[in-house]
Amino acid sequence: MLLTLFESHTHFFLSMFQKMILTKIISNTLSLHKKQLIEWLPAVRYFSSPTNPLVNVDVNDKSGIAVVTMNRKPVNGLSLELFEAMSKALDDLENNRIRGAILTSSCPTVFSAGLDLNELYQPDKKRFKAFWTTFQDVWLKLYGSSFPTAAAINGHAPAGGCFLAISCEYRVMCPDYKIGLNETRLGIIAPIFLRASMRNTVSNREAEKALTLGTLYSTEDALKIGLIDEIAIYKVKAIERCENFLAQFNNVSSIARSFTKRSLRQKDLEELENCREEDFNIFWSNLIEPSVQKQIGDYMQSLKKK
Ligand SMILES: CCCCC/C=C\C/C=C\C=C\CC(=O)SCCNC(=O)CCNC(=O)[C@H](O)C(C)(C)COP(=O)(O)OP(=O)(O)OC[C@H]1O[C@@H](n2cnc3c(N)ncnc32)[C@H](O)[C@@H]1OP(=O)(O)O
Repeated sequence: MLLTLFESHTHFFLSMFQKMILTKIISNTLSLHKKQLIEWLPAVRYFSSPTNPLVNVDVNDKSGIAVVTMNRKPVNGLSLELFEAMSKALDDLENNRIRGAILTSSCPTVFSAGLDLNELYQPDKKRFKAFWTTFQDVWLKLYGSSFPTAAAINGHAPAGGCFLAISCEYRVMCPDYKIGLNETRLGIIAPIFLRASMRNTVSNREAEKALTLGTLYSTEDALKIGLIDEIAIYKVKAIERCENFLAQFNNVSSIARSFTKRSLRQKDLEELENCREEDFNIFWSNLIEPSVQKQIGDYMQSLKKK
């Protein structure tokens, strides 16, 4: 951009030859100092985010790593308000050049129970549109973040809970919980961005099996298929392991790392960016089908009876 500006402003005053020489000098100087500039930029901008009761962000001043804790009791049901708080937190993290983020939960046995079923049952179109759009935003920001991400899965992570975890780059889970994308068991078709995150995590064959069967895996089975990367006995240990994973990037150029991540995920991100409205319309028209509504209503009742 600098070079374009320079070129456009010097257009009237310099000969073609002079412009070529000066352009070359600026370009060489920039690339020589790029590394120093980049290493200098992230140095000082860690922040203490204003507390949101639904999402707490705690940045370690020394490591620059943020622990992002979802806090919507009892099960971190993903409501419009929780998505809005996450979307805002992700913006803050991006703008403040943190070194990495760890997503976790304040609920003792649940990472997230997935989408709040109250958002899906007898929905109001205007609210559902805001809900769905914010859901898309959160995925675009989390999956496409410039900083590295990890999930400390300290409890059950069905459906949308699993989706948040697989949008991160690394997963450490505590034993004796369940994780998976059980949408088809609820009569729901997994949206494209959820399928993309799954394919990016496990093999294509495992993704197909997991999504079509709607399997919920135990922690141990999740490790076997690569849905998670490590098991840690407690939440504190899970966070520690995530920190170890993120610390490995201290020796890697942050610009090279984030460009590489972005280029690997670009196709998935563009796929959603290019069809956000269509994605909403497909889900909305399926969601309001009487048979889907009945299935969701019955499922909610079964959870309450339990
Ligand atoms: C054909 C296309 C259709 C279009 C579809 C459109 C959109 C959908 C697209 C994507 C879909 C994503 C899928 C989802 O995320 S849907 C949510 C799926 N979630 C689940 O199946 C998990 C359900 N919950 C559980 O299995 C258990 O609660 C859990 C194992 C997480 C925890 O068990 P625990 O015993 O600790 O707690 P409970 O007593 O079961 O629950 C406490 C309390 O919370 C309520 N609750 C649980 N889950 C949800 C939820 N997802 N949303 C809202 N409320 C939830 C539960 O009912 C209890 O309430 P109460 O009895 O205390 O009132």
